[in-house]
Amino acid sequence: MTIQPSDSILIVDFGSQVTQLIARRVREAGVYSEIAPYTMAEAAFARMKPKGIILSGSPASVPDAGSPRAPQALFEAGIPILGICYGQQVMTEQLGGEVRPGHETGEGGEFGRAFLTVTQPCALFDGLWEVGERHQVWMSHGDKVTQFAPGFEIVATSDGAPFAVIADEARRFYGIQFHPEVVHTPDGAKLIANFTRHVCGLAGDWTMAEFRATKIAEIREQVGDGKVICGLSGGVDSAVAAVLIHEAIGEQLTCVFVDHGLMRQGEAEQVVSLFKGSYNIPLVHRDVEELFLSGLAEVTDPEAKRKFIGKTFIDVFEEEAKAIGGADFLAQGTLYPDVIESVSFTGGPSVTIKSHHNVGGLPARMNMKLVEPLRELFKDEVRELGRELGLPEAFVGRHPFPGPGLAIRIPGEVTKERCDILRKADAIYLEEIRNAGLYDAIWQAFAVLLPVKTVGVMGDARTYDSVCGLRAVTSTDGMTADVYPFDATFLTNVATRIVNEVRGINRVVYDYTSKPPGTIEWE
Ligand SMILES: Nc1ncnc2c1ncn2[C@@H]1O[C@H](COP(=O)(O)OP(=O)(O)OP(=O)(O)O)[C@@H](O)[C@H]1O
Ligand SMILES: O=c1[nH]c(=O)c2[nH+]cn([C@@H]3O[C@H](COP(=O)(O)O)[C@@H](O)[C@H]3O)c2[nH]1
Ligand SMILES: NC(=O)CC[C@H](N)C(=O)O
Ligand SMILES: [Mg+2]
Repeated sequence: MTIQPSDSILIVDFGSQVTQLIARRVREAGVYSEIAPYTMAEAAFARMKPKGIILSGSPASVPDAGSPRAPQALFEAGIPILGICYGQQVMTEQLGGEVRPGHETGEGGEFGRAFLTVTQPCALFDGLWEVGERHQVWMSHGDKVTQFAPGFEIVATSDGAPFAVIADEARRFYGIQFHPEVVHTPDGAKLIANFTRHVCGLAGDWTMAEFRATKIAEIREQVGDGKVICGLSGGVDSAVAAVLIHEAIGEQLTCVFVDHGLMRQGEAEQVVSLFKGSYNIPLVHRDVEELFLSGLAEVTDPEAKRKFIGKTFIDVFEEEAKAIGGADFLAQGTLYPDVIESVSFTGGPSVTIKSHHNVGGLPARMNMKLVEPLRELFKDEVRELGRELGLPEAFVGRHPFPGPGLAIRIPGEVTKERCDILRKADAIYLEEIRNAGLYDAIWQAFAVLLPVKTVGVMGDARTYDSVCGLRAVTSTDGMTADVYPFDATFLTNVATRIVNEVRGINRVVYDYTSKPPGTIEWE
């Protein structure tokens, strides 16, 4: 049995891309929550005895035959329920109301920013929204509720959704058509906090310290007296995972740093000395540059690179497991964004954007079982947990660096020579960022080496060399990102230094694409 606080919220997942954001908002309100796919919600309910339930959105459509339903027992448990988007629609249908598909009403849907007007007081709006006020929310639906279920009334309405918020205060059931969990609903986090605190009566005193205690208990239960190999990259996620697991199982843990020749300048030495200097956890440093670079020769497709790297990481971990007399578990610092971009959380219909090496890039055949204590968290929450665990700021504040390293920053063929060129340019860029005092204001910054040659003139001679792209973004969780707006003098200075100091690059460009529509990495 896993331990968990008795004061909890059960989130029933119908396959929305943003279900994890609901969990995150609940955590931000100081309340413990767990997500269960709708197929397993009844069992989770019996185990957790939650004080409230949230029903997520979904790509499915309630009027479609075979679309998911919540276990009917949840509506008879006498505890508050908040249905979001599909959650509102499915609750309405299951309690006797009506939902019609967009194509039937002929009105189309609402996608993006919308405004609603508050028409009645509601416990969700306490201390936040008054009757008659208009508020911005974020919508994403084609279907709509056309007749609410007995006991409900409308408490807020929008042009496209007359039933934007419906409430049955007697049963404490609430249905909202918009998405309070996304940042584009400015008051969304407060609405969710009103649900957990005012409606469900939870104190909001759950903390990262409790998350730490819960995960330690779970790791002990999962691992028993088995041995664990932990992939340690020097990044914040694996450093936090390693320290947490070490706290749980001590000497049963061995960390392995895979030096694949795709690291940044000086990084391998730094990671090893910083980790060994801070922790008394066994760390194996494997130099496998040749293995990775020879395998990557002539591989140019981004997904093929990622799959090869994912598989080769596992080969190395398995060799190390043998070297310590066998290990049953592989620990990784996998976070939620790695999971959602690679595969669907519930095995449902969300799409693969790119195969993160540690999730979608894993080989089908794996001898070790995964231990991934950070799998539900977002990066900024991992940093908070790192601080809770007392990790040095040098780990906690580091920019993320992808496991496949420079291989996905060199579109086209990856060679040692091209890695060396990129390492030099990247080091100059980061040095200038640090000197300008901008490192902490930027979420991630790096150089890419393009498979494009252009003509230049240097010292009156013609050059014909590669183009270097510079990228810098701000973000809170890596799911969305904005371009960092450097001033032109800064960029000009970096470009001049790179062209002057790095042989093989004669032109520098800056990437002005946000995410979406771009992604942070180029591959
Ligand atoms: N060079 C490496 N050696 C060993 N394990 C690695 C290496 N690179 C990545 N991993 C494993 O893959 C996981 C995912 O990599 P990812 O880059 O997302 O996380 P991270 O490196 O720990 O943190 P950050 O996101 O800050 O870079 C890591 O947590 C780690 O377990
Ligand atoms: O460990 C990792 N393995 C991967 O395969 C991988 N791909 C992208 N990233 C990192 O994830 C964040 C989001 O990146 P994208 O916008 O490029 O998907 C950014 O921080 C990326 O650096 C990875 N990290
Ligand atoms: N975001 C959602 O939950 C959408 C629900 C449903 N698919 C609709 O279009 O209305
Ligand atoms: Mg990393």
